[in-house]
Amino acid sequence: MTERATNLYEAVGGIDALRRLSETFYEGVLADPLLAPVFANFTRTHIEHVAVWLAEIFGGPARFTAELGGHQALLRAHLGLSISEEQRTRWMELMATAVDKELPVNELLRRRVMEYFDWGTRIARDVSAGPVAEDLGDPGPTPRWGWDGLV
Ligand code: HEM
Repeated sequence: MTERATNLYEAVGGIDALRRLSETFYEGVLADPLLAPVFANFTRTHIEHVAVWLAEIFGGPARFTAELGGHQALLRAHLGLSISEEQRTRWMELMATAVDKELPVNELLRRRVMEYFDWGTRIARDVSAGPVAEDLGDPGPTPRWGWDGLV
């Protein structure tokens, strides 16, 4: 079977691998002096919600859309955070470390996953400049990311 016979969700190892990725990533975030203050309201449900979001993005079950408010809720979670470019870069560095530790050793897979995070963190940063009450309109369905990038 070629790697393209599977989607990225299956290739990373499904929801259990994404939970491990999210867990390791947030360990890093909460220990980081630049990012920990941004996550002042962090709870453990955040780890699970990020894993469920990533599962959907990478072609797995659409549970974030069905159960957690979908694309609109994901964007709204970042309103008002005023994420700086320095914070976005640190987020990427910590995620790269978590990807190296938790995902299969597959160069193309890791590259595609990090490309998604680069794209997604830029959107999170843009949205974070808006006030908490901002009306985002309809952002459309949750995006999907595959072997060729945005689907
Ligand atoms: C691809 C990039 C990103 C993804 C997939 C993502 C995912 C998520 C998800 C799923 C939530 C909702 C969590 C929940 O319901 O508990 C969330 C909230 C949040 N995100 Fe992100 N995020 C990204 C980028 C960023 C960046 C770059 C920052 C800051 C440097 C950030 C900071 C936060 C904060 C502070 C919250 C709110 C946490 C809370 O409610 O306490 N995110 N994010």
